[in-house]
Amino acid sequence: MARILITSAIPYINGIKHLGNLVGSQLPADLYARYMRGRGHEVMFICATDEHGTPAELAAAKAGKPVEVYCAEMHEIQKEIAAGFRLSFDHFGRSSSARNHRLTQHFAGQLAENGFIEEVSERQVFSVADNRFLPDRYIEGTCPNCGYDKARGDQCENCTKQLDPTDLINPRSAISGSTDLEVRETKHLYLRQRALKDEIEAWIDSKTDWPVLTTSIAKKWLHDGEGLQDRGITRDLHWGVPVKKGDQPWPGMEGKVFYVWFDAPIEYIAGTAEWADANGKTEADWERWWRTDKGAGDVRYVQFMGKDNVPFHTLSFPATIMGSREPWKLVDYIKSFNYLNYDGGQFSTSQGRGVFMDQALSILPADYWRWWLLSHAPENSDSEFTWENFQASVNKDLADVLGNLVSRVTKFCRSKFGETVPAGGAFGEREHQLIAELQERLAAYESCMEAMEIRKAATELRALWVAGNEYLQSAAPWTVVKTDPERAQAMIRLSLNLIRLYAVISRPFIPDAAASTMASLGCDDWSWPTDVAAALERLPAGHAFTTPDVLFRKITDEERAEWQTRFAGVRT
Ligand SMILES: Nc1ncnc2c1ncn2[C@@H]1O[C@H](COP(=O)(O)OP(=O)(O)OP(=O)(O)O)[C@@H](O)[C@H]1O
Ligand SMILES: [Zn+2]
Repeated sequence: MARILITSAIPYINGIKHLGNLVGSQLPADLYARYMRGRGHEVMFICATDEHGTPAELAAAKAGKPVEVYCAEMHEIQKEIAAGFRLSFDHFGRSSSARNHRLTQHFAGQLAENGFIEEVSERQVFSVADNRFLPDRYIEGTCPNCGYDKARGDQCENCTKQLDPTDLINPRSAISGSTDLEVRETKHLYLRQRALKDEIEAWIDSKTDWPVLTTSIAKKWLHDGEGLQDRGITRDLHWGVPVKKGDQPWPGMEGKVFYVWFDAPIEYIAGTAEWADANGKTEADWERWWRTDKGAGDVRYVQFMGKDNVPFHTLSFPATIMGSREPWKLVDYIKSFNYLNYDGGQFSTSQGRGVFMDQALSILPADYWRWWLLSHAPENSDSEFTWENFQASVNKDLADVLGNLVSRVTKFCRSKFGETVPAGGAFGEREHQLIAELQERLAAYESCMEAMEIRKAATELRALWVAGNEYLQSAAPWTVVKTDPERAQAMIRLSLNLIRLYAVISRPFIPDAAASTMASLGCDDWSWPTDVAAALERLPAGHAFTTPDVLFRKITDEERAEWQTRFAGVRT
């Protein structure tokens, strides 16, 4: 039994996530976690909400709530929606937790002690009325280039010109509108990534099995332009982890917080500690996942994320871990994703474009979405969600292939032999051929799952379903029963067992359908069908079942057209 630590990029707190976010991080991580548990491995699967930073403060202000209250509420909302999609986190933590505060301060202290922190003085715009320094994008004014009067301090979104806050004409605070702005001196901490560059590069070069998408992004940041740069890890904000050196004050850094990208990945560790706290476990129980001096030596750590998160996970977070000079676990494999687009454009949280997780669940159960998203995951290139493709894939794969098989077999059995596994006959040539084919296809499915080749795994799973359908079609027990009922009984006995086998192997993709199928079969044995022949005798003659309801229904053309219209606009 192996030990596998899995983390998904942690979703930002400022709203409900869209289907692109889901398929680019949490959902494939869940698929992998479920598969590994199904194979009997010990899994720790951690996710959390990413709560700090100015966008959270502004979202809270817009909602008219204190930021702590807003984050706590939004965390609960995200947690509930994640449960709706059956994301099987061992813990869904919060980057604002006390655990993460302490760990983030601890890492900063270690980095300082080891000479990897530099204190830098900068000049930055201060709003007297707001009593705070303003990040570039929270300074507004008139664009010197086009005259647009809502240009931001980093860029004019009207003419796209890159700006400095001091370029703006009549600058004002985007928070209060005040024009009482001053340029003040402020001090910040920088993580000396350049000093760790060789170490990071050697480590990345040792990862020869990583997806090209992951290593190409890492290498680009290591080599392009002036190469890897030091990175500011503090901000002049109120909402965040206060800057401290371990548990000691940091002279000159009073009132400042760590930058959200410094504390967010540390939450993977803190989230595991939160898991321990929430479940009455000890320090040793979570440290055995993270400290190679405390039992994590045999852990395999896999991260899942969209491509924009790759630089932080291949460079900055490893720099934090390496620079601590403590034996924390580094990631072993980073599975990264391209983008899922929506119906001819991009998904966008800020513009409210696309289908959001809560909306998706309001029209169809989780399994329908899970199947489509995973079987179309943007692995080697961007992919696109269209309602036509969604309808076609659900109707064909789930309703016509899998659902239909389950329904035909159970209904036929009920009408001819009653709701128990029939006893007659023996398997013949046709059944042995099927078993051999399934054994081979199962091996292909397993190797795709192990390699996290998600689309290919979905293709293999579908092929396993199709093999069963083709068997049933050619064996035709409904004809055979008229002349040789014993033979028909053997076919149906095998088919009922095949349904159980499908429930087990399909569970990582469609957990609800798998569970309801298993319940109908009156069985609770989820053991992996390593030996297909043996697995197909698991439900013995005489075993009672109940005929299940429709497993997957078809999406009608009218529904598709209605959803297409309903979700074409902008979410407000
Ligand atoms: N369209 C997309 N397709 C696939 N993955 C995506 C997409 N957009 C974001 N992601 C990934 O989703 C995860 C969670 O993202 P996060 O909550 O930080 O939102 P984000 O990256 O700001 O995206 P957005 O602004 O669209 O919400 C990240 O790993 C990110 O890379
Ligand atoms: Zn402009």
